[in-house]
Amino acid sequence: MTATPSAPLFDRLVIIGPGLIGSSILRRAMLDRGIARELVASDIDPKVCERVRELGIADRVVQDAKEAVRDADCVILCVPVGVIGTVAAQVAPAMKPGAILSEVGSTKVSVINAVLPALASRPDIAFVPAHPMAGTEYSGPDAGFPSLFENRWCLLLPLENTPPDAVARISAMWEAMGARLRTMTPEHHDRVCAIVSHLPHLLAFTICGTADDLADETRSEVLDFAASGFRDFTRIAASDPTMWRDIFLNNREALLEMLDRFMADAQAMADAIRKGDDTIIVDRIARGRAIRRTLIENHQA
Ligand SMILES: NC(=O)c1ccc[n+]([C@@H]2O[C@H](COP(=O)([O-])OP(=O)(O)OC[C@H]3O[C@@H](n4cnc5c(N)ncnc54)[C@H](O)[C@@H]3O)[C@@H](O)[C@H]2O)c1
Ligand SMILES: O=C(O)C(=O)C[C@]1(C(=O)O)C=C[C@@H](O)C=C1
Repeated sequence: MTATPSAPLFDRLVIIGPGLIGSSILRRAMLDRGIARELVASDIDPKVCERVRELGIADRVVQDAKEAVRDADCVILCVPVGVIGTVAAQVAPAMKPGAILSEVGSTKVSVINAVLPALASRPDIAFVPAHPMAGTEYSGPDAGFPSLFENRWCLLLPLENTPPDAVARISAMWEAMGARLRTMTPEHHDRVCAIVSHLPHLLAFTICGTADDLADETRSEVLDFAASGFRDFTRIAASDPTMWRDIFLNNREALLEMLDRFMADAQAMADAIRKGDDTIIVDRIARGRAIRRTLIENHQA
């Protein structure tokens, strides 16, 4: 007797914005048909729609978002943080009763505040904000890959009125893609991401700019001699300007708080160097090394 395969989690799953994150979801779901019976992709950019068709990573590509979400039981917005509210307002009226709306934005308080008005007249839509803590410095549909979320955290931020069944289905989808789950409040999320993701990117963009200015001023070839330390910064500094502008402006408070703390700590390091206080200097370096070693031991680096 052959086992009957269990029904897919979703009958029709729609990805709006099949860039790095959206196309990684599609690629994984194409390989694991237990996630969705039908995969639909939609993007404001016709070139992206065309490329998704060429790549064959969706069953259907429908450029018009309102048309794309028709009869879907789950819609995931994978667009830049600054337009998630606008796209939610566009698609919510066209979604079927009882459908799930999710998004993968890198900031949460302002994104949730931007989406809620779009759902005010659609209390029958279950909103499940999520954030996979996985990515690369590349963007667009060619950048995605099916294993992107394996062994990576996916943070879930259900609202008080989010139906538990919708949270369970979104959780099952991320688990099927190999992610580990953690639930937290949007405020906590934004502070955590400010320190572990947004500030490091801000520092990387800034240090590359400073080095480049110095090369211009001195007409020297400082960047030619950049060895692996500087190159590690350039990897994340290569990230998409639109995405990171939106993240910085949408997580302004938490990011500025972490930047203030960082500048105070950098000032303390500067003072220690000025005074030749080797205890402080060595302590800071040792803490950095211990953090890296812990990540390596936990297979996170
Ligand atoms: N890149 C990462 O490392 C990463 C990780 C986790 C979460 N995120 C979040 O995921 C989201 C997508 O990031 P990405 O790196 O996949 O971006 P991306 O640039 O690779 O893809 C975004 C896609 O959204 C499309 N788009 C933009 N505006 C649109 C609109 N109004 N309607 C329809 N489509 C629109 C773009 O054309 C593009 O194809 C962002 O909110 C980002 O903050 C990114
Ligand atoms: O690995 C990278 O290049 C990333 O930028 C991924 C990264 C991060 O900072 O860790 C970037 C933004 C996200 O919202 C989540 C993950």
